[in-house]
Amino acid sequence: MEADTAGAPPVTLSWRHVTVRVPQSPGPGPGGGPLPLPLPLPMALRGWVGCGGRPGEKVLVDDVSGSVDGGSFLALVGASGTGKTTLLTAITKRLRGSAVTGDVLLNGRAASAKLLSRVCGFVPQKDLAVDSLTTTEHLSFMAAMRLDARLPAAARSRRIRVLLADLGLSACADTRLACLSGGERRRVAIAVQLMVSPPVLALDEPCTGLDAEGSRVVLEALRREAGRGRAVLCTVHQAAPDLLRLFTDILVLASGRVVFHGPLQDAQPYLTGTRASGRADWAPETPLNTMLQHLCDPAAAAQLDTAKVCAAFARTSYASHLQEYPVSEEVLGRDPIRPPDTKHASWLTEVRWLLWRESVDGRRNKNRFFTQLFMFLVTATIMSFSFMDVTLSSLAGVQSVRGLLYLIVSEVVFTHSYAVFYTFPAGLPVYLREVDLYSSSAYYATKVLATVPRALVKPALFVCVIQLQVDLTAGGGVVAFLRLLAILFLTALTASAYGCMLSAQFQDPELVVAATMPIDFITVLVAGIFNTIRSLPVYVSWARFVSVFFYAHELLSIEFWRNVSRIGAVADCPDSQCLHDGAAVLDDMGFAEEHLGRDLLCMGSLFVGFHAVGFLGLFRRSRQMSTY
Ligand SMILES: Nc1ncnc2c1ncn2[C@@H]1O[C@H](COP(=O)(O)OP(=O)(O)OP(=O)(O)O)[C@@H](O)[C@H]1O
Repeated sequence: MEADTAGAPPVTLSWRHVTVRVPQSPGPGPGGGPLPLPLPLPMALRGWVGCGGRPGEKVLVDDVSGSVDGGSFLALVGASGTGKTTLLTAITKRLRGSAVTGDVLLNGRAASAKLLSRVCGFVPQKDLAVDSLTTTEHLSFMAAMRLDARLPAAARSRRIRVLLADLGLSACADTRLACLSGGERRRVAIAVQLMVSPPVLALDEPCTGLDAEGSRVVLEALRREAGRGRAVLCTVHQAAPDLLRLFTDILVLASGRVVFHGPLQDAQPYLTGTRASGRADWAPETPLNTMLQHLCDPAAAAQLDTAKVCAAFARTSYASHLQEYPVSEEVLGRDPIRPPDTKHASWLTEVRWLLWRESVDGRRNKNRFFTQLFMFLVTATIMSFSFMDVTLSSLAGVQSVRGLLYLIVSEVVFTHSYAVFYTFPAGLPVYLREVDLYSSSAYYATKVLATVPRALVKPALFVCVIQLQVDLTAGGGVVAFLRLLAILFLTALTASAYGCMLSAQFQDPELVVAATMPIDFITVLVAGIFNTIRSLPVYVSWARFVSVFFYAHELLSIEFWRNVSRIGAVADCPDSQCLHDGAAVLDDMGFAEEHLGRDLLCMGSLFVGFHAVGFLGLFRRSRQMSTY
């Protein structure tokens, strides 16, 4: 790939006095442990009801300053849990939900989170993507979202091919992400970031889970990127000596503080000379790698007198340089770093690409859909056989048809609402990772549009199977059947909207199910099957106005019973209790034919209202949660 930072102003990313604090719950035990709960509440609910203990404060990164220039390759090294990831996400302004203080500067000027998101590529430790896509499909999606919308499709494809070749991924261009090796996946994630030629590239543990060869390929690729003028920085847990040599600079952290930050070749003499490693017995020629291994060992790191060692570093010329250099004339004299002048894809293009990805994923996982459909049709078959001998010549027959109509409604509502309960919790990690790539509304709209084919196909097949045994139109013919289908289509869409609304509020699908139980209970209760609507007490009956079950049940009942002009001779009932026609049945249930328009309007309003609340839930989440 050509040196694509050529011509761009030289870049220096610096951070000064960065401190990260998080609220902390004291552990269990005397003096502040969580309240013992009598009930086994899920963890997320414990947090909600405030049973997690009183919050204190924990300092994860403590007054850290540093910098990395274009052309440099900086390693952030330290024991596990020492704050490397926290520091990396804080200085790239991707950390949310924590109190971060201190400055982040680009060429000596304060850098906003928005600017950093445009000019600093970030590769998180955990790869998250739609795994059923191939490497090329994934990169094509990313190119459509990240590259200038004015770039012709051919130029986009060329850019993808160059990236694949440059990162040694050409051989797996058509391999699904799920089948790639760990190293290949890391390189795909790097390719996504390099696509827009960011002047700064930050990576969290790019070698995690890779063998020595895999790590070498990844780190060599990153070193090449630094050679092209980018400022590259990455956290490294442990690197073999030959890999460590690929870095130009190093920042050693212990307990969230700086043990050393400077050129790689100065690290060995500094650490042995000042005994900053905490070991007095090391000879001057002790290899850097041995010392780093010691410092990265959690047990040894715990023994380190961090306060002393870090205070000693703060007095060095390295530390003074880190304070002065970012605001020196040399750095301030450079041109400011500006976001690239790219035209973002339009909202419709975002939706089109998101739908494309959704459909590719759907096609590759079609077994899931067909299994669900098969189960649904089995239910329809059992239902149709159970009601096949029903005739409207007795009270029992009337009761059976009422039961059948209600069962159809509940099956459609439950199936379509439960089908999307996992939609948002399952998609949330990828969505949060991509939150800057497309708008929340485009993402939400895609998820809604994806429910449409299911809402059309499933109820249609369902009632077709039942219709083979029981006439659901009461002799109304084709038109009545199409009206019935339309009602069920609207019901399925509104039930999906209800499911989306709940699904978008919670991160944990268990909580979605827990929340739906009381809501389903009350909305089923007021649907007019267990009680006549008129007999419901006022403090419960209001719930029917937000009940999909109620509207769908009334609509379906109206459609069926209004075609019944006469119910067969009823010898077994006193005249006052007889139901002579469909209108009498509707009246008996508390339904009325003139409610048809109102019910359709209310169901449409519920569809809109549920989705509005669902979208707000998703939007809130995208603003509150860290996106790395
Ligand atoms: N939101 C949080 N609340 C409380 N503690 C946190 C939070 N985030 C991180 N920590 C703690 O802060 C410390 C630093 O975490 P961090 O992920 O930065 O470490 P790390 O050096 O990157 O570790 P590793 O090498 O294992 O990835 C850890 O002890 C972690 O448990």
